[in-house]
Amino acid sequence: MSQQEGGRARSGLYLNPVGQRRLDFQQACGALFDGLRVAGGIEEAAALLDAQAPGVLVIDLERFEPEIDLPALGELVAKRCGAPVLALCPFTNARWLPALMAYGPLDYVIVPLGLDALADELAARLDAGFAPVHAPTPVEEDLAALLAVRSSAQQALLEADDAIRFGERLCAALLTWPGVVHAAMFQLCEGKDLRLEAQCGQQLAQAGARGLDLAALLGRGERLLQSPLRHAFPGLLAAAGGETALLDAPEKAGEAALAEALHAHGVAMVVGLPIPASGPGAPRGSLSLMFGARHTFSRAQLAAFDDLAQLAAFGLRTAELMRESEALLGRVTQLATLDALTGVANRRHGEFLMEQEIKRARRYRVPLALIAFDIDRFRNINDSFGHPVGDVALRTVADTARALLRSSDVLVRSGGEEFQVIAPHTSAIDGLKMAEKLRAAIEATEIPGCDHVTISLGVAQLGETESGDSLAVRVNAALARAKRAGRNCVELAMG
Ligand SMILES: Nc1nc2c(ncn2[C@@H]2O[C@H](COP(=O)(O)OP(=O)(O)OP(=O)(O)O)[C@@H](O)[C@H]2O)c(=O)[nH]1
Repeated sequence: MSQQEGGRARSGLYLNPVGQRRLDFQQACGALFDGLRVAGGIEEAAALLDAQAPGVLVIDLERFEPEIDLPALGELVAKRCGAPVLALCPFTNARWLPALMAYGPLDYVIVPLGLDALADELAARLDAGFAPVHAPTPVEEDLAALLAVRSSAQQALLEADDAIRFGERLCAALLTWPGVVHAAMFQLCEGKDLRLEAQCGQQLAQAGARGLDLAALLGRGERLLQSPLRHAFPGLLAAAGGETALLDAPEKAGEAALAEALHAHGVAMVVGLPIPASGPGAPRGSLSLMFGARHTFSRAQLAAFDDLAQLAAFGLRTAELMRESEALLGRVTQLATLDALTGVANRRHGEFLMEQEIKRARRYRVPLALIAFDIDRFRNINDSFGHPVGDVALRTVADTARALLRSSDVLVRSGGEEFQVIAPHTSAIDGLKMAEKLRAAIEATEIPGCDHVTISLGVAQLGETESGDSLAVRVNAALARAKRAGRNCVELAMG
């Protein structure tokens, strides 16, 4: 490596597009090198690398545009053929690291960092001869740990019918990542804002450390895209910007109170991982991982983070699909059970409910009444005012009746202009009173477009061993008698 043997000069090449940063670096770190060249662009750096193969290449990613030409930068890493490369990576955009690591080994320092601190980091590496901080492939334990996290995260998918339960299981799985002291999941919800969906923390062993509550730390659990910490806290940054955020020292986020609170909870490092959306566009949310100590991650570890974020996306999408299909099922059930014109139970559903109520009445030995009613001379309304007015009359009658009934009563449209009321816990006498109330209310109700309508009603109480069919026959016979008796009246069914 470039800790030079035989007195050979230890030279460096620094790349950054901003002139002032190049100057600053030269001033702060130039003395660490026996010859430091600087380059403002990727092509220039490539030419210098070809010409003189410096001991160390420093790629400072700060102030590169977000749409940075990663393949071209990667080529610079590839050209090094394993010789020291140090990336200075903004904490808000750690996605660049695994992308560059794909071209060859590199070490990294997370910025912003004061110039003195940066010089210290660099000096330590130069002194150590840029010994690799991690092997290019993870050691066995590393791999075993990653596989364990992954497999328990996959188990969380079994709970993916519900976003919150899934989040809780996933966070518990993430907590098994070596060194993680707190894990959380944020989700973008319908109001297009971010919500803390689940969190899980380890009770820290240090004296004075209390359990960490992220909602308290961020000052809220909802509408987190409006949080004053959205530019500083990695979980919020990742959800808002779609980039991995790697805060390897709480102070680097530039929010003193946040840094203090994190330290107070024994947190030395926070990673925010965007949970990708199914298609293009804003992420679905983010994962937040807090570590008790600072780590330098290998390419495999960074790739494992991405993997977990994909898994979270899959779980959240599954939860969303479940929600959608439940809503659809609810809608289908509604269509299958309700009458489209009046919104009351349709005939088939009414028959089903009647059977249920008969069973209940028998089991608990309570009375059950059935009222059947029919709009008088409804044909005339249709003929005189037209079918649409007839429809309005049907809806108005249904609404008026429904408003009078108890919540335990069921209104059924049993035919064209025929309705039934299934009245649990109701005797024949009470059924008669109820029927009379219905009759009077409908007679008094104004029907838009045709003034008023009246109804005729039959009332029957379920006999001890009587079937639903027999009850219906009796109540309809009573209704027919009410029609014969001159309409707009109530008749009680024979026993
Ligand atoms: N507007 C409208 N009319 C309907 C609907 N369903 C049934 N009808 C009408 O309801 C009327 C029922 O007429 P009939 O069975 O002779 O009874 P009626 O005219 O009410 O006479 P009585 O019941 O003997 O008082 C028919 O004209 C049907 O076309 C509907 O959904 N909308």
